[in-house]
Amino acid sequence: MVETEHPRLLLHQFISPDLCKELEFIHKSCSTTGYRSNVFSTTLSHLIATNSSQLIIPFVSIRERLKEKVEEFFGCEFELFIEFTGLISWTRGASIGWHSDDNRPYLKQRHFAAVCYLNSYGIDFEGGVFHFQHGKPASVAPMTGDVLIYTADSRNIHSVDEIIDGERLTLTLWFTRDASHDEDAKLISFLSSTLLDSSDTNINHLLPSPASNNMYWFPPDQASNYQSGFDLRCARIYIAGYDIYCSRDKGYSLADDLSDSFVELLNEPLQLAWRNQLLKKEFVNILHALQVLQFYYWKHTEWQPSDYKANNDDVVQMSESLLERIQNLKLQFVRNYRSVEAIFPDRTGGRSLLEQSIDWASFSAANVAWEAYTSKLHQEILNSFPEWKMHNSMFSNPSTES
Ligand SMILES: O=C(O)CCC(=O)C(=O)O
Ligand SMILES: [Fe+2]
Repeated sequence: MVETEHPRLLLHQFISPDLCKELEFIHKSCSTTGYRSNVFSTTLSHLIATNSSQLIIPFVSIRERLKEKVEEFFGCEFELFIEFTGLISWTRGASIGWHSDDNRPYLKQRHFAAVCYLNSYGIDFEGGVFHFQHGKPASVAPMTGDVLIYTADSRNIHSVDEIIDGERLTLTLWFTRDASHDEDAKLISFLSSTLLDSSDTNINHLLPSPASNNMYWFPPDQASNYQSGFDLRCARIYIAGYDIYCSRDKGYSLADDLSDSFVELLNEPLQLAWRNQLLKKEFVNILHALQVLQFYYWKHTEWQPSDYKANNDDVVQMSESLLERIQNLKLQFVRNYRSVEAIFPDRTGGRSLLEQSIDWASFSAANVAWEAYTSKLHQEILNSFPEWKMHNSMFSNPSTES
């Protein structure tokens, strides 16, 4: 029976470790700077807006399972709509004081919350413990795969401790009884306009296209000039130990103060480098490079280096002047590298990825596998979409999975 004073439910290991990793891959390759400081987010409409609609597929069945669970627990079967779905990560310095989730006039439609923990307290981050002001459990230390469900009203006032270190990642959903706030209807209408001419599953049509540069600039810059802070996408590449080479870079220097035009380079073809090695493969833009790199990190344990013959043709050695260009570009994309290290500290205990040798052969294998993954999901969304549209609802349909 539901405890009526503080109706809430903590489910252990509701989400498989594999799905947690897949959602982490999506967030680390698609997130934007968030609505609050030191918070990053990935919404489903953002995935559609950046030509990555296929990445909605991994969310479909977990959204369904969560909605069923919430309806069953609160006894409101077939009454709820999902109001919001998003991946949200908090980094050092982020926290939230006592609040209920419906505590603003524009949030009154939120009736229930489900917060899914995609990584773990004490392993992936420090701090970030969740507390309820009254009732039990009083505190929840996030653990991978666990889900916390509660009413969005004042019976469940809660807070989250400041993040001390690392990146705390959740899949967060809110549910509503109000059909006018149905997220599915909005997403389906957005998808109708973007999926129309995408029956072509050629990978060239499925490459990500970035949103406006300021959505990736951290901290979001009020004056929208790029004098301080860093580009989130570049930061995630640099902390993994890679460098970025923009072949369209005309070689301006910092003193030219063309910062805005430098970030424009991120929307043009570019290459990845590691120490003095430049990978020949050209990515169409920074998001494309980031998606493949994060895919490599998600899957790299599945590939044995010996499975692939190292191919020297993939890589060129760089000259001193090229290395200097790369360093100058880094100063444009990351105005102060210490601010990156403050937000994304090295949690490998000093065994930084930089110290390891690079295996371009498995990186190239990752690129091939990323293309196959992308095409497969795209086919799945094309197969599902007619039924989603008919029912104005997104649901998994085993018969349409390829
Ligand atoms: O991430 C959590 O544990 C809860 C976050 C929260 O309270 C909120 O986003 O309203
Ligand atoms: Fe909350």
